[in-house]
Amino acid sequence: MQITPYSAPEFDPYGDDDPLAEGDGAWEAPVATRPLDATLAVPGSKSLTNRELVLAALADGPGLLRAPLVSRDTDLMVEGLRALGVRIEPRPGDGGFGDDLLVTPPDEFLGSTTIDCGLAGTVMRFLPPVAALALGPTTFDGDEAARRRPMGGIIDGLRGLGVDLDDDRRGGLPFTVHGTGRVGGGELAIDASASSQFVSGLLLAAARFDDGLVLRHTGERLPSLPHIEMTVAALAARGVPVEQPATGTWRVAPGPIAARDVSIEPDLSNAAPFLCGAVAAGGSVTITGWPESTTQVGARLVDLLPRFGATVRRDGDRVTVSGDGSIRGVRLDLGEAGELVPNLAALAALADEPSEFTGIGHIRHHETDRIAALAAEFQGLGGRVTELDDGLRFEPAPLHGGEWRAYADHRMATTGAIVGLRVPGVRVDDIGSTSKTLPQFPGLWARMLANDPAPRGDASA
Ligand SMILES: O=C(O)C1=C[C@@H](OP(=O)(O)O)[C@@H](O)[C@H](O)C1
Ligand SMILES: C=C(OP(=O)(O)O)C(=O)O
Repeated sequence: MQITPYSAPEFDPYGDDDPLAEGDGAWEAPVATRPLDATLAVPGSKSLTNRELVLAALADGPGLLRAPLVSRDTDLMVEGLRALGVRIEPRPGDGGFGDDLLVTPPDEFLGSTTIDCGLAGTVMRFLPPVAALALGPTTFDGDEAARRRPMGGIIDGLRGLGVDLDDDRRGGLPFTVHGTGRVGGGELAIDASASSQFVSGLLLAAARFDDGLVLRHTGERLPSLPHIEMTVAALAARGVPVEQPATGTWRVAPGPIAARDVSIEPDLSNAAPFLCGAVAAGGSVTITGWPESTTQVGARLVDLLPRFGATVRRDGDRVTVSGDGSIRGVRLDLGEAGELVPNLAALAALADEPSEFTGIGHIRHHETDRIAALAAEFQGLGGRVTELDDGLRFEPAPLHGGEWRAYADHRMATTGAIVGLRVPGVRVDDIGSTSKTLPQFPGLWARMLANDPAPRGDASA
């Protein structure tokens, strides 16, 4: 079998001469000196790309991913699947976002390998069930910060399905899955209150288990429901119905996962910093390629941003957010949209009125403890932001410049950038952390501030 070496296709919509196309290290956040007036396209969704990579690898034939995201999280998923014997080859794409990917499932998955999860929740939660289907042991590890992320739902869940695992650190990375080539499946109860990805990871592979899966969530809260709905929809599109006989229970019958060609939607959560930028700085930002209907939680920005006082206009596949620089306070339960909290927190901290976010205890388990990190970084700039057990409280206070730590968290980095639009002297310590899901962030941010038109090759602009 011929394996074509994978090299990350470059997404460089602005040509070779853009000095800020990718970022590394410390970064002075630029201030908006006039209202924004920008039209931008963002690359593919991380959550959709990594789900479709896994499903394509488990499918009954080769399939193409069009306009997938190319970033650290998706590179890690590609490499992880390759380590298990999946063939993944670039094919010329026409979307202006780099290559498409042709995914050819192996006759049988091969273990006896190691998988680096980096800091990617989708890799550490979606690949162990696939490794359980492989023949031989697969060891999973990742960044230091990844070792702090909860894995109980996957580790205990796979054990509950009869899979043999070693986890010396009891409940987290690193651990080894001793795959035997098959998983019995059947009934399973897990507590997924720490992450919806436990449910998604098990459901994605469930149709390949001998008896399928009846999965029941036992915890009190289940975060990020739209991400589970995304998993259910992705399976349905491949001929795998997921029944939900009761709230918090999913049933998947054993059977084939259909190969298909799939187009990846732009990442609407990665549109958030730009759209929040229009609210923070004033002016307008338009994102092109907005899907008509989607399971992405980022679509909720259309309803969330008006709560802060913004105007949102939708015209075909373009969404425009406008602001006049004033920001209203909000009270929001963001339990379903934890991914959006850091960027929305920038608006709440810059608002003229108090705000409160609740229902987000689980984001303490994201790339970093985002509740603690946001409170600490806003306090460092003079903000009056305090931690709640499951949320954040914001009191109006003038912010000043200073260092903004990203904690290796892409969304912390972009949050610092939003604040910096209004507050001179904000220095993000590690803008390179945006490579987790949006390596082009500094270049796109510069383009937004230059009020330049949409990228070349974006016919819709
Ligand atoms: O399944 C997914 O693609 C994701 C699920 C959510 O995780 P949690 O349920 O851990 O919040 C979300 O925050 C993360 O960014 C992506
Ligand atoms: C929580 C996030 O990522 P992950 O997929 O690593 O959980 C995120 O992108 O906000």
